Amino acid sequence: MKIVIRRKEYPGREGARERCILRNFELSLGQGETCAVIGPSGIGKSSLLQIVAGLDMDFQGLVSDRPKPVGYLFQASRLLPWLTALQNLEVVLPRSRGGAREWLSRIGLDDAAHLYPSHLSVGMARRIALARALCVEPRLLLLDEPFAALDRDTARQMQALVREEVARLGATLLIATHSWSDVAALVERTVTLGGAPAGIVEDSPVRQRRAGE
Ligand SMILES: Nc1ncnc2c1ncn2[C@@H]1O[C@H](COP(=O)(O)OP(=O)(O)OP(=O)(O)O)[C@@H](O)[C@H]1O
Repeated sequence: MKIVIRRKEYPGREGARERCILRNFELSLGQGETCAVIGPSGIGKSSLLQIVAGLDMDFQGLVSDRPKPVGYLFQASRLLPWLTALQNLEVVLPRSRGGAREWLSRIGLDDAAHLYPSHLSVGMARRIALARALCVEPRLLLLDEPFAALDRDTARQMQALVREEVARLGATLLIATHSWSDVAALVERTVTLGGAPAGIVEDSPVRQRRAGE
């Protein structure tokens, strides 16, 4: 997959000039490659993932050879509030394929099957949203701050689940995070965003980065 973003702008508020968020961002990812995009809050990581997913097409540039299907864990969990935890998985996983209950088990939430999102903790909703992204058997997995709301043990379990599924599916993985330690065990490459508008200021294999820390 090739991602080229010459410019990504958002309209300014109340007639103010447009604001350019990302400029001259270029990244090629091979199938099965795992990469983290790291940068501080507000730099443009979520904007980047929305473009990569194909949800935002209002930018100058192109995304080519996007693997399909795409699994996308948004920064906000975005569960459908009128469906239970189980139904939130079934809605992307046809009943004929089964598996929604197994996915609840894998994320340790068997007992939450019939709870609505308003009765779930932030971390529980996060795990269901992660299962929703994984259960479509993605060839491209996009995760936006996936472990931010989880305690350390749960985060480790979810990291193991992501690692296992990405390896099994041969999926390309792109994770947006401000926290390197959250993703260190999952990716072989890191891209650091910097500047305003943001671009890539460092692109390094994980081994080098670890050595340099
Ligand atoms: N729909 C929008 N309209 C206008 N500005 C936006 C919109 N979405 C994001 N922005 C602005 O674009 C910039 C980048 O936002 P984005 O959410 O992509 O950053 P981020 O790196 O993911 O931040 P965080 O880690 O806090 O989520 C911010 O200044 C934000 O205010």
